[in-house]
Amino acid sequence: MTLATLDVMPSLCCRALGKTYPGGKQPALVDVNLDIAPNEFVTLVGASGCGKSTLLRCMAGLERHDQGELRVCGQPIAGPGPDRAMVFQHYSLYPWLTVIENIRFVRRLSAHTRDRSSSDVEAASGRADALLRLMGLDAVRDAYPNQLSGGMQQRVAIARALMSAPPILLMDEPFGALDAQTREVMHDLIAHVHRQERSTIVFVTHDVEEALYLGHRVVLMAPRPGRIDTIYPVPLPARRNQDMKLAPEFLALKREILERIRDTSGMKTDLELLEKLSQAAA
Ligand SMILES: Nc1ncnc2c1ncn2[C@@H]1O[C@H](COP(=O)(O)OP(=O)(O)OP(=O)(O)O)[C@@H](O)[C@H]1O
Repeated sequence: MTLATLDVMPSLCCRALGKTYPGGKQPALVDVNLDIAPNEFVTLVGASGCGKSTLLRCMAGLERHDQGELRVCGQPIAGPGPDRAMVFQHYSLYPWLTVIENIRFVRRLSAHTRDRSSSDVEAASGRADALLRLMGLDAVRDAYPNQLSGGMQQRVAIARALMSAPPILLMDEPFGALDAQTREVMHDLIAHVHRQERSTIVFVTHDVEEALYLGHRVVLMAPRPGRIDTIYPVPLPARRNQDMKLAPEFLALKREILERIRDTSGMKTDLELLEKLSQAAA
């Protein structure tokens, strides 16, 4: 999907985006061009070091790009903002606060920095309760983070990120630390959240199956220098179910993307070298 095919303003727009870290031998990002439509779910995959997290952090306003343009809803990104929330692999919950207190924490902070009426506070409280329900956390409302499994803790972190109803959710390997079964549940949960909240989601992962199951498009990045290699539209209905992972078109695309990651990462050469060495040793 390019800007030309979007009849609405993109949520996020990267034009010839580039970034080199101080002292970096290679740019972390070069010539990144990407438009992300409102309510789109885009996944970023690629070999280690191809710039996935850097791109996400630039979108979050946590890193400054040094070339090109990066806009959120048409406005240049100058830093973090209430229109974007970020979820990391490690849940970073406040251990001394309960689940509901963790979810409300952002609102409590902003209540100290802005004038708030009692109806604001009531609305925030209703939003926190709605998010508890959405994330299936009702039963653990008053529990502390150390009483919860990793999957539950990540649900709390996502609910907290959603508290201020950000139009854009940026997720950096959010399920990377979870076991396979919990990840599957989280996949269906985040797809449900995406439908309910109508958020735009950019999601970084190492897992191609996860990228295909969740994404409307999979953006494959390549390293040295970090860049976009290929953008794959996912040929599945918007509403997914686990059985689709076995569909021939899903498996064929998964294979194609894995192969391309091997090609672009240098991994293939390493594997060929290992094969030659073991043949020589035999
Ligand atoms: N804070 C930093 N300072 C200097 N170089 C950095 C910094 N963060 C990342 N880099 C470099 O920028 C490049 C891209 O890193 P980045 O973490 O964005 O890649 P990635 O695709 O997210 O990697 P991974 O999949 O391993 O998390 C790498 O070469 C990395 O070493």
